[in-house]
Parts: sequence; C-alpha cells; structure tokens
Amino acid sequence: EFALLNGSIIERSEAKVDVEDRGYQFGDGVYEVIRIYNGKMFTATEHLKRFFKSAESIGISIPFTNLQLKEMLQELLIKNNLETGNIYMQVTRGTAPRNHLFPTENVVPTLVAYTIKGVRPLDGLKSGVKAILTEDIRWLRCDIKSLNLLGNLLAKQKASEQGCFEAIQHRGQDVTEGSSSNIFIVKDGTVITHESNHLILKGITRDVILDLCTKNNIPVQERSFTLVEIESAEEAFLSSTTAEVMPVIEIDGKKINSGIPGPLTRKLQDLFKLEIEKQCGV
Ligand SMILES: Cc1ncc(COP(=O)(O)O)c(CN[C@@H]2CONC2=O)c1O
Repeated sequence: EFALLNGSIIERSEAKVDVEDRGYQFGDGVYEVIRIYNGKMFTATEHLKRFFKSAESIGISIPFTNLQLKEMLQELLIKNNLETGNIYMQVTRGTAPRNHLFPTENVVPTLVAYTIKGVRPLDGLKSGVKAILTEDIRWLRCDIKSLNLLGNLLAKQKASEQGCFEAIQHRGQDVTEGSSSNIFIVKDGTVITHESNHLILKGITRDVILDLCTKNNIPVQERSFTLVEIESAEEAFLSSTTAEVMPVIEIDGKKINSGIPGPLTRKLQDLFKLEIEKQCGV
C-alpha cells in the first residue's frame, strides 16, 4: 500500500506528519474524497477544481498544478491497484511552531493522499436509510470543504447512537444538509435541494443530480425547505461521493412514503448509475 506525501509516492506506513502540522493542531486545511469505480476516478475534474478553490478560500496555495495532482493521484491508484473505493486527499498550511498566526517564513503546505478500498453501499441504496434531524451548529463557511469537521462528527455520532445513518441538519426551521451529505426532497413531483451558498457544501454529487434532472426534464428547485416540508415530503434522499443517491425512508422515527424509496429517487439512482458507466465504464 502506497500513499502520496508532498509529491512523493511512498510506503503508506512511512507517510507521517509532524506533531506541529497545522492540520493536526488546528484543522488548518481542506480535503476531498474522490470515488473510484473500475479503477477510474469519478468526477475527478470537479473534485480537483473544488480542492483548489477550498484551499484558495483559506489562503493556502497548493504547491502543484491541477494536472500534476491529477497525474500523481492516477499513479497512486495504479500502484495500489484500487478497483473500487475512494481516494482521500488533504492539504494543510504545513508544519510550523504552534501559533494561530499563519507561518511567516516559507513553510510548504503538507499534501497527503491515500486510497481506501470500499464497495458501493448497495443495501442502503436498495432499502433506504434512516436519519435524525439536528440543529446545524457549524460555522458560516460550510461551502469550504475544511478539516474543521467537529460539528459534522458530533451530528453524525448522534445519528449513529440513535441507529440512524445520517443527521439532517437545520438552522431554525430551514433544513441545510446532512453531516456528510446534501439532502433532497420531492414535493409535488419537484426535486428540491438547498441553494448553493455559505450554509452548505456545494456537493459534486448534488451537481451531478441537478444536471441529470435538467437533462431529463425532471422539475428541480434550488431553495431552502423547512422542517414541515421535509416531514411531509413525498420522497427524500441524500447525496455524497460515498453514498451516491441514497434514499431516506424515515426521519426522526417518521416514515417517508411509508418507508419505501420513491419513484423519482429510483429514476435518479438509475440515471446516476448510467453516469458512472459513462465515466468509468462499469
Ligand atoms: C458536509 C458535507 N456536505 C455534502 C457532502 C457531499 O459532497 P460530495 O457530493 O462532493 O461528496 C459532503 C461530502 N463529504 C465527503 C464525501 O464522502 N465523505 C466525506 O466526508 C459533506 O461532507
């Protein structure tokens, strides 16, 4: 097993960072999770573009070009012979004596990437998953895919302790997104999801789904929706790189569509699978 550390592909067991790395001490960095199907990166371009955008948002300049990074990830995939799973990639502001202030002398950002084997979540995709509702206690730059995931972790842990897959977060009456997913509902045959702003991550999977809706004449609205709307939704589903189009069949113990994934969710699952086949040939 190999890992990418600062431009070199080395033994995974040798890939270490210093105790004063700012990612380790402050969560001062950004990350991406890229899905691999049939040994190929799915939506690699979109993930890499967002990775550079997130880094730029917090003033980290990644010491590689987009193309160099893509080629290094490609090499890592081949060396690890990964068929199905994920690449995890992150960049931090680097290692420097602990200080809230950015390092002054030329401290090089720390870039890490490694691969994780993982099959598609077929059971969840078929039967759907349960979710809880929880107040969104995160900061107000959720559009930056930062390493500051404590709010996300606490929400996900709370869901898990209640036997649920995801925590659907809300600010007051307005639903925002899952702890590691975007959330969609279907109402009067229209697919609705929170508009892309500072309160949610602009998910790559979310974007693929919106594009599929448009291309297939499925009515779609990007707007915030309320707790009342999600509880009375005809259908609900999550989206993320790892969860794909994941039906939600129960929220806070209340069944959605009598606990059966709805027809529009099924249609979008089929369309999403075709997109995977188109890009990764499987
Ligand atoms: C807070 C949050 N919202 C939405 C998403 C969905 O975005 P993508 O469609 O681009 O994946 C993620 C994905 N988080 C990554 C994806 O898988 N695991 C993660 O931590 C996320 O962490």
